[in-house]
Amino acid sequence: MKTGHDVLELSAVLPVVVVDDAADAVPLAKALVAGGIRAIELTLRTPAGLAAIERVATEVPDIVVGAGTVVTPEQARQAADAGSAFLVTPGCTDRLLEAVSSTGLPFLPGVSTVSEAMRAAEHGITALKFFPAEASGGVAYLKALAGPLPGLRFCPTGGISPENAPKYLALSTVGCVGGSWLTPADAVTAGDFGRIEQLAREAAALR
Ligand SMILES: O=C(O)C(=O)C[C@H](O)[C@H](O)COP(=O)(O)O
Repeated sequence: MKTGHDVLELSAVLPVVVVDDAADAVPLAKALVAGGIRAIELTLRTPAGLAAIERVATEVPDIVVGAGTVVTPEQARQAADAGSAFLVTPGCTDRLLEAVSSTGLPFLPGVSTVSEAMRAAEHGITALKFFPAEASGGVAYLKALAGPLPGLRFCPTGGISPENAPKYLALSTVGCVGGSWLTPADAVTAGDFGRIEQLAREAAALR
């Protein structure tokens, strides 16, 4: 993988995952693989995030692991050192863009406005996360963006569900969608990886 466009092609659905215990990440990633999902975005929302990335990167070779919720330059460097194959940020500042770029990893910076998308494009970044997708205008907003900015492609995330995902995936400007619905917190806490495998199987069949 070289650029964010390669990240968009990994999987129709990119699971956005929060773990409180890094040990849960390995069986969780294996359940996703068993359900047909080959990419995972492990967020840095919890202190377990970095260790979870490290463990999945070494113990689950069948899945491509990236870091999500990268909001500081230091996190970008730590996520790269932990073995992330890509980085995802909820928004982008100049400092953060510079830090994620300097890791050499492919990345998807988050945008939610026309000007943010144009600013990213000025930096040559044309694969973006659209966040928070539903709250920012959803499918209609993305369709409207494609008029003036036809060269951009997106991973809409935030409020995506099995019900609305097909509408996003039908857009030519959408490479994949992101969402947390495949790995519900109660299933992770209960160690119900069978349920996660089933949710992954249904998500993998969405496109
Ligand atoms: O943590 C980040 O970096 C984010 O940008 C937020 C997540 O992508 C969304 O919270 C996922 O959205 P849901 O699928 O609606 O739960």
